[in-house]
Amino acid sequence: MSEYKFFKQVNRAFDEAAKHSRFKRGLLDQIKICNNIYHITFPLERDDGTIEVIHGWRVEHSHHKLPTKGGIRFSMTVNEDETMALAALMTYKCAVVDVPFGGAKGGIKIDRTNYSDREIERITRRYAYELIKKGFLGPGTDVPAPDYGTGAREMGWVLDTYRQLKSDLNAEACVTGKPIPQGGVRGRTEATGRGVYFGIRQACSNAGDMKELGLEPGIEGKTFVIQGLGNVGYHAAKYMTEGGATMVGVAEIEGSIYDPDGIDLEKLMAYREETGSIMGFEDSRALENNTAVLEAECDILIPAALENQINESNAANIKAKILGEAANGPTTASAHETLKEKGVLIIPDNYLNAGGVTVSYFEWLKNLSHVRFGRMEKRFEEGSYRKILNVIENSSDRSFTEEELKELAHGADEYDLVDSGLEETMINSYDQLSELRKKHDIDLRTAAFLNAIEKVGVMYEQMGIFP
Ligand SMILES: NC(=O)c1ccc[n+]([C@@H]2O[C@H](COP(=O)([O-])OP(=O)(O)OC[C@H]3O[C@@H](n4cnc5c(N)ncnc54)[C@H](O)[C@@H]3O)[C@@H](O)[C@H]2O)c1
Repeated sequence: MSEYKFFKQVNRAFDEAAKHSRFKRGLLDQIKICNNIYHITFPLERDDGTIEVIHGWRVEHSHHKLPTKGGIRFSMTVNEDETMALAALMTYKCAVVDVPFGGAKGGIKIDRTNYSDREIERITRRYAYELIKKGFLGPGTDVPAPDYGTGAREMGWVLDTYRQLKSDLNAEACVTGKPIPQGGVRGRTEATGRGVYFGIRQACSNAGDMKELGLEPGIEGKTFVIQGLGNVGYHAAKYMTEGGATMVGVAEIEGSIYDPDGIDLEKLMAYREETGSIMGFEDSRALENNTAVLEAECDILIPAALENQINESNAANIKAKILGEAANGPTTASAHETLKEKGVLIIPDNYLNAGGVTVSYFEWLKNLSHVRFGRMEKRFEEGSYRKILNVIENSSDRSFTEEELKELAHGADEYDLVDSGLEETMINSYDQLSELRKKHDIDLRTAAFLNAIEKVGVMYEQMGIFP
């Protein structure tokens, strides 16, 4: 799929939005360009004693705000172009949801399923070491997070490597998406998928837009298809289902399945865990390959795997009325045009999957302020925490000490704060995009880019040029 040149596609959408902006060409060029690109190679000694060269990248797209922020991806798709595009999307995404970071992204070109846990740890730690050496990692410079193929475990290794090399009081803030005991925040794991749900729910609440699409307002009763049941896809599907939508199709690496009567998400996850595949699940129909389900009958299509999945080969056949871009860059520029002509409502990636970075921001703030989040102390005084404790006690078959209960109540409280912050952010940002869309008669993607260009451009105008 590399023929799509991902960074070029991002810049095409940028240029389309820039037509509506007041900024001059030079300043727009400065916003667009990647400020710092680092291609790292290092040797890995494999468990069997052989040596292999590993390729990794870290790209800081925009230094208009520091630190820069963006995930680390482990995938065979990783290359310089992909990392540049994803870093640029991070800049625009942060601006859209008013999170004060510049954009960055990192990646290592590996198929993680080919490596043991010990090898993955060695790769992660050496990569973190190389970033630290070159000034590409630190609480005030560049702060990574999980992305495709990585999770809390890898972020914990990044933090520990940083700690071994730096004596920094704020070390915990050098990476987000960490395990909770290492300074992570409750709600980060599910944040991107939960944000996807909040964003789609907000779009579906607009009665006028839904009427134009021939749909009823609200999530309830809608059908959806999801591509990728990883961190983002699983959580998006979970909250969509809890919100009253029905999952009718699923694609994973091994293939795709469809069932118009609905597919039970938790049962499917358990089935895949047991058999290693989604194929053959209950009464579902097996489709010919893992992209076929993208063209299946549904109201909402949610790609949550990798880029360029919706392209000229399938865009014209897509039947969904709403495309919720949970993955980064799932739609090529020409597919975007095709879908637009078909009247599909496209909720763009640089807004819809911003829940992860929004909650990462809460985690970073928590680490820098060295406090515990929550209103627990007040609740203890008021005694209202008792309600939470009762729920916990009633739903468990073991008893808890008072201290354990306080810790659990604190967790519920922190989650509550994070979740309400995420919900408010996704709603407010959607409303900003909706307004721009109406004002300029543009689609939501162009509105998201325009929104970001305005915010980043003002920063550059005010900063001036050094020296
Ligand atoms: N993790 C985050 O917080 C986060 C935040 C913002 C955006 N994203 C984006 O969301 C997307 C998914 O990331 P993730 O963190 O969920 O990754 P993940 O590694 O947890 O899950 C990805 C899933 O997609 C599946 N997959 C891969 N190729 C596929 C294909 N061709 N068809 C169907 N399924 C396929 C994989 O098997 C895996 O289950 C990426 O584009 C990522 O950049 C992630």
